[in-house]
Amino acid sequence: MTETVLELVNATKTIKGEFEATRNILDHVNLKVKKGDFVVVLGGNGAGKSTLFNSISGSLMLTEGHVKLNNQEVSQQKEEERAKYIGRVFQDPKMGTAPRMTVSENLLLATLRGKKRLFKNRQLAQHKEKFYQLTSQIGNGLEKHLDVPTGQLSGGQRQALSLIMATITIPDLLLLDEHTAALDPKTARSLMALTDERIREKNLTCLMITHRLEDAITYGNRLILLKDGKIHREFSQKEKEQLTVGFLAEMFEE
Ligand SMILES: Nc1ncnc2c1ncn2[C@@H]1O[C@H](COP(=O)(O)OP(=O)(O)OP(=O)(O)O)[C@@H](O)[C@H]1O
Repeated sequence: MTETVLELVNATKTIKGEFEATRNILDHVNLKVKKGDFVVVLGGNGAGKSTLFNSISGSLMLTEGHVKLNNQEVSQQKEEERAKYIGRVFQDPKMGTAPRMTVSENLLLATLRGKKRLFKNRQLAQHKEKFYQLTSQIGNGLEKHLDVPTGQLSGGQRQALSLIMATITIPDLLLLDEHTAALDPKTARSLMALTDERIREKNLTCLMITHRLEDAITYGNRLILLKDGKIHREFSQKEKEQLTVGFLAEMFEE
């Protein structure tokens, strides 16, 4: 039986709204994600997508319910603890990398993630060849910039680097938080292709938020639509194969 990587049980986040009224921005969500699943998460603005990811990563604590990673209860664990199991790529190219550090230094930091080893310049030299090969596969010239601070890279190069960093040591769970949204259409397409390749090659378990309906149809083996903090609709791989952009767009209006 395929093992469960992530399980949400009645995951609920309640906030105090206007006039002390409470509101569930995540509302009794139940979700099981198995090893190798690639789940696309769709939803309109304010549907609860970021709240869902923040609850999984631990940057937001649930009011009620449970988060389990690899069958372990992690609801009370801080974000730093959960980061040992989770890789995340954000929408903003500035978020994933340290801007004053070079591409190689960032890659070394990512390689050492969760390990007790210290960053040493000697290690940089040891890893250079590996980093060159890794970045050469991306096809956006990143390999020529290994010694350049990441703040000087294009948004597309930074996002590709963030993706590589989030998956350089295999995370149990990869969270892609609209990671192509800030890029031009061509760069977004090539990053999405790289993402899919990396997920397949390493058999990663992944949740991906996107607003691009074509991507929601093309990629992943499951699709969930969030609305008002709840899972409004869910589609299996078979059901997904029948979906059209027009149908998905109409679902947003429901
Ligand atoms: N810390 C908070 N305090 C109060 N309200 C919040 C908080 N975080 C989110 N919300 C509200 O909860 C709802 C869900 O927000 P969330 O950011 O999860 O939506 P989203 O689906 O990610 O939207 P978008 O596509 O716009 O990023 C929104 O109405 C938002 O205003």
